[in-house]
Amino acid sequence: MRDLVDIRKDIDQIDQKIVRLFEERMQCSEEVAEYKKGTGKPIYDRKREQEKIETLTKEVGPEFLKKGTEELFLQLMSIGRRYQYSLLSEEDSYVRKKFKQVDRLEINSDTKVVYQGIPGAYQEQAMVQFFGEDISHFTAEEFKDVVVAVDEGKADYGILPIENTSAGTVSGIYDLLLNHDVCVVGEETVECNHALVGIRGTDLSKVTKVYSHPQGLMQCKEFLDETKWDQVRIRNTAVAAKKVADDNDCTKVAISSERAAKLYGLDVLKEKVNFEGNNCTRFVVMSKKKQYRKDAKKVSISFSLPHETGSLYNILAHFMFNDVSMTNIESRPLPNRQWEYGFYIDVAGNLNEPGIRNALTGIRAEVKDFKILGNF
Ligand SMILES: O=C(O)C(=O)C[C@]1(C(=O)O)C=C[C@@H](O)C=C1
Repeated sequence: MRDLVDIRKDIDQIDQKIVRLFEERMQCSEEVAEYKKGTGKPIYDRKREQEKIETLTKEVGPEFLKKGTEELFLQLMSIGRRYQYSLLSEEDSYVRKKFKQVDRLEINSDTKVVYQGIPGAYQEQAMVQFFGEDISHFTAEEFKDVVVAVDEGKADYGILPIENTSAGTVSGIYDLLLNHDVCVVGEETVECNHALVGIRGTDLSKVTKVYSHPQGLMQCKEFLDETKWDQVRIRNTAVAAKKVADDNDCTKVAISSERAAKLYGLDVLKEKVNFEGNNCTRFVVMSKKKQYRKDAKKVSISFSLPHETGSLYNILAHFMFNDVSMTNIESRPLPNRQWEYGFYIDVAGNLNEPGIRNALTGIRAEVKDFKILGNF
């Protein structure tokens, strides 16, 4: 058996050769970038990459090494691509063309904000936290109406709930952001301490129905599972409180904020019925203007990919190589597109950073339906 020291000497020599060859290969990549810049040919050439993997793996015998060769060359080509993007991206900066950097968001006495629901809704709380008590605003019936009002210029900003610490992503919101010409410019977290509320004199043993938004019902599941009440889904927690007040019926209760209870003259029958102690909802603030604050810290993007081995890995590598850290990822199957998936990703950073721009340029060139949802 050879001594480990000897074997390692061989490995070191081989590695040095690999590094020199790698440098040579990257020089070729640089030339390819020049060529592609001149001809407008896209950097990513999927067919060429597939052919290369096929040719190279054919020359290798054992299955394990075949797989290894494939992995190694996929990586090499992906590094080559990212190098090319970094050489070309500033001149072709999609971000620079699409988004404007601002010192701060324009908020003044003419500014109009829209949120879904009625006074007492958590959305209203988010609005007050972000814009202050005196902001001029109006309400909309559905989440969709909020986005449409912003898209059509009827409001300067709109507020939408996006995720909750105990119930997860609020369904449908990402799709609304994707399908309208709006951009996320801010976010606000609201602590949602749900209370069980009802009219004065409500006896819990006589209650038959509880009203709330589906998220409210979900966030209080543990408490509600102990009861036999019908759980009625309603548009908004504040709408639920108002309904119970309007019906003036002591067999009905609602899950809402204490603030809504107070507003509609209801009693708090039980405080904090949510099962997670720290129940928070994150809201996004969107505007029609494609803008980002120069101190914004989170970039949100979306795109779609086919369900193929390595397709997501390939895309996430753009973040890794540009030292961009990912903070959130959501995926869902795309309607009417079998085996294709939509992804929503948040990363830490600002659109004015070269690493972020490089990563986004590369991703944009290699996915379908790319959209920067915002930087906030
Ligand atoms: O041949 C090209 O067009 C290249 O850009 C080089 C290269 C590679 O590294 O081999 C990189 C990116 C393409 O997707 C295909 C191949």
